[in-house]
Amino acid sequence: MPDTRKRSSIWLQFKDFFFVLVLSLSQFRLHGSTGLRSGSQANFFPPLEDAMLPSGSFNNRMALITGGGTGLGRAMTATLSQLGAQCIIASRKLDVLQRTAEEISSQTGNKVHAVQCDVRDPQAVSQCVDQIEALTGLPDVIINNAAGNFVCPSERLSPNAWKTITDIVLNGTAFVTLELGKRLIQNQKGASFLAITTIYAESGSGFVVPSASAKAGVEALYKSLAAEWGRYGHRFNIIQPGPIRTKGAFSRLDPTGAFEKAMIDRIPTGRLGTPAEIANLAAYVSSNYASWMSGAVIRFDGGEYVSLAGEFNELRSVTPDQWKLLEAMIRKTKGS
Ligand SMILES: CCCCC/C=C\C/C=C\C/C=C\C=C\C(=O)SCCNC(=O)CCNC(=O)[C@H](O)C(C)(C)COP(=O)(O)OP(=O)(O)OC[C@H]1O[C@@H](n2cnc3c(N)ncnc32)[C@H](O)[C@@H]1OP(=O)(O)O
Ligand SMILES: NC(=O)C1=CN([C@@H]2O[C@H](COP(=O)(O)OP(=O)(O)OC[C@H]3O[C@@H](n4cnc5c(N)ncnc54)[C@H](OP(=O)(O)O)[C@@H]3O)[C@@H](O)[C@H]2O)C=CC1
Repeated sequence: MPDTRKRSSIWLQFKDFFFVLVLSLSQFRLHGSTGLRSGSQANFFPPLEDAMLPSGSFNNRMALITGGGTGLGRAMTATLSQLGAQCIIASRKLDVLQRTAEEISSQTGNKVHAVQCDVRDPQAVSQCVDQIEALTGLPDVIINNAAGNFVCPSERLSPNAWKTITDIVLNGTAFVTLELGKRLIQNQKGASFLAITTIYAESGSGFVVPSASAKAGVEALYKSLAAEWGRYGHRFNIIQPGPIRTKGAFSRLDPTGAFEKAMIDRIPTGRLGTPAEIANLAAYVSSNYASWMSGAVIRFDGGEYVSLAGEFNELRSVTPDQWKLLEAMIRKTKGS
């Protein structure tokens, strides 16, 4: 490599390192000033990892989980399979799906099928549903979990970046839901539909604008269909997860790891969620124990949303001694 290129490549690596260092130090400063050591309250909220519903709750039921090969979708598949469901997992990477399917089947003894499908392509979705009908018949449970996302200042987004995320999240969910919905209606078969969105679907969020817009669209889609398709025996619900460590999410939303501590600090339960916890909730919502639940939007975030929203929540960092002073000052005030 010529000297000038070698030098500029070393400089680039140094700049990356420096950037991460500055981010880490700014986090250290941020947390050094808080009164209560962050995260200690997590001891009050230990995550339970076992399947919550009675065994056999999903016997003779078929469940489709999009994006079921990895992360949260994989955990939901494992729980449903453990509870007796025959699962179908669908996404783009067939090798990943097949590996997951084999691992879960061998643990639970219940068949997991892997079907390749890019949810952005309505024709591929239709062929995927043909394949599902041939394998298991139409599903009783549909979990729209597949998604794409990355952090990016909006002024840096290309039209194709916008289209890619909104196609996967909003159009993909719509294509899967409409294709299955129409066939279920034709066959007079009821079903539970669940969409996995996110807490910022409600608030919006900078730096993930295509995802926020598309997830908000998914919520409108599911609430609308809950009203319209109850007459066909279909329920529609939404889970908004807070942060749960998965490679897919964390590598694209916090690539340096610099924001994780700040994130945990603002969660009142003092920790991230776990895949098994959301899998239990998804199983409950999709089960007959929740047959009266439709149109629900369930926030599952350890309290992060309200923590971010409340104007005075930063006062958590005021120490008892500081409170004594503050209270004295406030009590001294007379009149307006
Ligand atoms: C305050 C700090 C907070 C820290 C947060 C930490 C943790 C998380 C907490 C909460 C999470 C909340 C919500 C999470 C929501 C999620 O959805 S997470 C799930 C994430 N999983 C995935 O994204 C998996 C699938 N993703 C992918 O396959 C790819 O990432 C992609 C979505 C890009 C799709 O792949 P592909 O179809 O191959 O697309 P391309 O690579 O061809 O790209 C298409 C266009 O997009 C542009 N692009 C790609 N990456 C970026 C980027 N990083 N920045 C800007 N633009 C990007 C690419 O250039 C293409 O556009 P052009 O053709 O070049 O114009
Ligand atoms: N982890 C977290 O903290 C949070 C996650 N969520 C949501 O949870 C869900 C799961 O995310 P998580 O498990 O973390 O991340 P993952 O990246 O592990 O999961 C995303 C899945 O979507 C699939 N997928 C992506 N694009 C397509 C496509 N075009 N067609 C079909 N499948 C596709 C991927 O499979 P493949 O690459 O094979 O196509 C992958 O299995 C998502 O809806 C996400 O928005 C919400 C809030 C917080």
